[in-house]
Amino acid sequence: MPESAPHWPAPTARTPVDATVTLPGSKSMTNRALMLAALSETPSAVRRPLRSRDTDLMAAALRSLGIGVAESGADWKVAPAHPRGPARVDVGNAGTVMRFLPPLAALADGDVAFDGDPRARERPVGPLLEALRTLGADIDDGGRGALPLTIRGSGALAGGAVRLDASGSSQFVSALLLSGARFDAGVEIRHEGPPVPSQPHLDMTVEMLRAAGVSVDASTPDTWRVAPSPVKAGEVVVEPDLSNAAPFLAAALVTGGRVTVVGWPEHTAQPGGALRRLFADMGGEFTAGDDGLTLHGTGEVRGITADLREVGELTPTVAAVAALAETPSRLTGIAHLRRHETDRIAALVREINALGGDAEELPDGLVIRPRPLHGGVFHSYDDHRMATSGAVIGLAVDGVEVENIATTAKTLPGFRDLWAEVTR
Ligand SMILES: O=C(O)C1=C[C@@H](OP(=O)(O)O)[C@@H](O)[C@H](O)C1
Ligand SMILES: C=C(OP(=O)(O)O)C(=O)O
Repeated sequence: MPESAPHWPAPTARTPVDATVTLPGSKSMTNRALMLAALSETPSAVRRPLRSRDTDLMAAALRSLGIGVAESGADWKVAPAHPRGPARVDVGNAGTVMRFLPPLAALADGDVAFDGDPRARERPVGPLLEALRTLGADIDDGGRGALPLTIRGSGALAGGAVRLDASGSSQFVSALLLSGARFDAGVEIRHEGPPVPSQPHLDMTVEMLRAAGVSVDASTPDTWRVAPSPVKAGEVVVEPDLSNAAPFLAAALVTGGRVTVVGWPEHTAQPGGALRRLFADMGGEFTAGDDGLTLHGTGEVRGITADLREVGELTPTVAAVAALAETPSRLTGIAHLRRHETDRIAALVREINALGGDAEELPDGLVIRPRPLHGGVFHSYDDHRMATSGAVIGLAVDGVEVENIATTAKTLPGFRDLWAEVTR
């Protein structure tokens, strides 16, 4: 079927799935590793990177700034250079490119223009831009506080202390931290406002910076300090993408089958680590072995009451399982998802209800009550995680067709083939 096929008939599982799946690398780790390699003193390598729309956009953006990113087998070799403009950066709809790159662009010699998909112009970046201005950057955003914008780099950034409200996206903080060691005075970030979401992603930033020899103080709540220093990115081996593991583990849960995810890390900063708790609460049983992490479905699929603020990225998959559960679910703490690839709260409610379900929006989440579903089109809103959620529902409901399944290429271009293997 061509990539542009509008509707993808989601396979229905006639029998419980029984599969072992090897997933590509983590988007979040790959794009952090590329950033750190670009800022590093010496050349380095990113091993087993994810190759997808979001990570290819990051690599292309770095190249446009004069940094060498070359393929070497399945790896990327990065030859750092002082970033230079003029350059144009296409962020697509990648939050990581749209937020992580501007601080690096502020260090560039010359202008760096940013734009992306229409949705990227609606996603929040204003607090990050304001913070960069406080730290010395010259930014022309036409007063919009959003894309398109141009950063007029002057070769260096003063840095220092800055306050910002990062309740809209943890990526504002990660962005300043990733480049902060290269600011003249380093950076001290103080968050003021409702809680910052996605704590595991902040932990990932701190861990990867420390592994690159950067001193980060994260000991005070809502405050982070990075001392000015060289970045020494070594070789980073990227973990499998555990957020993309979610729909595959969900396949075992909702069909009462078994799925093993190969190479599940013992320790991980990825939010997907929380799947072991969430999917166990929803009826799955986990075993960890040398071959990876296995979810055994028990035949029972329970609803869940959960604050998903820290792991918002998992919401679409958890909601898909909840739509198939025997008891109600209440998912909260995720108001910021309204500014993700799409308004995920509204989109999930609309699509679950369109299949006959009973879902309701909350200001910061959704409630899903059990009701039998029927077939129909599951719209994906150019959102990779909406598309994979439609696939999960389709396993248990005849006649589900996912619109624009190709949008999974944002983080998992091989989704259809992997799903076919797992569900065959
Ligand atoms: O730093 C990262 O790699 C990410 C942080 C999170 O962003 P938000 O805090 O904006 O939700 C997450 O949802 C996104 O998919 C990836
Ligand atoms: C929110 C997500 O992506 P982004 O990095 O574009 O924010 C996501 O992958 O669920």
